[in-house]
Amino acid sequence: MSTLLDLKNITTTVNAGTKEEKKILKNINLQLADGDFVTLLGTNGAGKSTLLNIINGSLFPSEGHVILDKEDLTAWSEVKRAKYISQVFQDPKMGTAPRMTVAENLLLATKRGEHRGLRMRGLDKHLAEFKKITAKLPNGLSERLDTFVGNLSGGQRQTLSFLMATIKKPKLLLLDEHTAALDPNTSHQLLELTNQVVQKDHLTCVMITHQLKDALRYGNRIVILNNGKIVLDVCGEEKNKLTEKAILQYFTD
Ligand SMILES: Nc1ncnc2c1ncn2[C@@H]1O[C@H](COP(=O)(O)OP(=O)(O)OP(=O)(O)O)[C@@H](O)[C@H]1O
Repeated sequence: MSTLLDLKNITTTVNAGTKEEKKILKNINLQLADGDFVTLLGTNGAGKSTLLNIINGSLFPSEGHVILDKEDLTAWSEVKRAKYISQVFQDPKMGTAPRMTVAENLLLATKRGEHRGLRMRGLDKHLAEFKKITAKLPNGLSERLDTFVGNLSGGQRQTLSFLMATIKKPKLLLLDEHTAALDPNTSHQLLELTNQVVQKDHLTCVMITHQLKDALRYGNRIVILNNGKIVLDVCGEEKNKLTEKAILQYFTD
């Protein structure tokens, strides 16, 4: 497998030069192979979201490089990276436009990276496809294509965010506790859909979770961060042998 993402010597310092100066990520080196599905774990404040922010470009590293598909993205803006990198956040309100309908949101997602003026054209010819993909979960989203997104339930809205993030196959999919705000049943359904889509489209994915069971169940690789450093990185058989008890040993302060 070839390397898709290469994080080289990533260090992130916030409030540099002040009393509040803090190193959040400390010389992180991480390579993701094409098709890797990583579950990213760690205590509160370990630096997991910061690491995703460094990858998606909403935060620039103080030192180091972000290489995607052999291209150095370190100086690229978040908007420029969005052509290749999709993210779903914990808050169902993020990533969707509340005053547009479900179908319009999906149309926007299919036209990611295209000229703004052309993005709302051709809704009718996509409707059958939108009906089909929204029917993947039994939560009524497929019956609400004409509904304004602001009127959806949190579960429906988060399903939409996920479908939007993956409708145009991204090079890299980042999931920041994307099911944490959902009830257990809805969370399970969306995680199963996530797994299906990642496998079927051979996506490379990093999923932050606090649920050890989910980290063990999904993905081929587990990475644990502690205090800004990678303290465990295992894949394949080694990952399969891990237990919740073994993982908890890496959750020290
Ligand atoms: N812009 C910032 N300025 C100051 N401190 C920050 C900033 N961004 C993050 N931090 C701090 O860096 C640490 C890591 O934050 P981060 O959100 O990456 O952790 P996390 O592992 O995602 O935690 P959680 O599991 O609670 O979501 C925290 O102590 C946080 O308060």
